Amino acid sequence: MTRIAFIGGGNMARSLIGGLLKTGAAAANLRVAEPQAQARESLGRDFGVATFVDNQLAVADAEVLVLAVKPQIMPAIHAQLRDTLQRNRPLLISIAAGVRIDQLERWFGSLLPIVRCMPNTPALIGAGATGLCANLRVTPQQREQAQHILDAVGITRWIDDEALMDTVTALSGSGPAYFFAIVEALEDAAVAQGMPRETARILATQTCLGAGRMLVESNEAPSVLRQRVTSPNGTTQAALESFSADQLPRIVARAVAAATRRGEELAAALDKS
Ligand SMILES: NC(=O)C1=CN([C@@H]2O[C@H](COP(=O)(O)OP(=O)(O)OC[C@H]3O[C@@H](n4cnc5c(N)ncnc54)[C@H](O)[C@@H]3O)[C@@H](O)[C@H]2O)C=CC1
Ligand SMILES: O=C(O)[C@@H]1CCC=N1
Repeated sequence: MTRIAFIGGGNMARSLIGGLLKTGAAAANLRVAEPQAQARESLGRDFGVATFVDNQLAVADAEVLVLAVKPQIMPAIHAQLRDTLQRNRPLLISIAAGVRIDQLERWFGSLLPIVRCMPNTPALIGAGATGLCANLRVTPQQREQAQHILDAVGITRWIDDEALMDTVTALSGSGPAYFFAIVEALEDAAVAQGMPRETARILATQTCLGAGRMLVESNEAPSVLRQRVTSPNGTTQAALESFSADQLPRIVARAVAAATRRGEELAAALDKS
């Protein structure tokens, strides 16, 4: 059984730990370093994993190290961990948005096998989507280890060109928030027409679930599913023409470009720090 240490025990680490335990990992093989006492207590209580204040203690004998802290925290932790990692050379998995493999190599050691990945919050319910990208030091067995960890919380796809990892972040990493924003907007639109909020929310939410399940389960293209809802001259056509007049694809493309740029900016800011 692989010994895995997490640096940072927040939302994403909790999702990954929950998924790993559900798919058969032993709690005894998982360690978490987390500075907040309340978060440590709930990790111990909910998952039975060992928790640490000291990052170095948590990683001491880890075969895999998952960096699950905010990008801005990276410079603070590499000084603490560099020596241990240079000595033990575990597989380093980073889920931090924007942070590039060359930065991780510079901070933690150029000889380390590193996988940069980008999961998303539906990982919490086993419905995550993760893109992964490896450096050349990652062995086939380590690739499998990384994929196994992320497969525990949803689907995975390897990304060969690291430049596309910021696109992954802008698409599926941030993506759940886009769908939540659309459900909020649908709910508000129905409320504006006089519908009680609770009814509007449940109808919008179930519609999101139904559409999502059809996308996943029908194996049909989104355009085909869309056309099937759209009766000629019917209500859907009226709404879609309104979307089109407001240039929905352009609005979405601009939002995805903004998220991609922010990923690049997060990394560039770390180059300066
Ligand atoms: N929230 C999301 O939807 C996604 C987040 N990510 C990435 O995952 C990473 C973590 O994000 P979240 O889990 O959402 O954040 P979070 O804030 O819930 O968790 C980060 C944890 O790191 C801990 N921490 C702070 N300083 C530390 C230190 N010096 N050593 C060890 N732990 C420390 C914090 O106390 C906190 O519990 C980020 O880099 C983010 O870009 C990736 C995919 C999706
Ligand atoms: O908003 C963020 O920066 C993180 C990365 C992807 C989702 N949440």
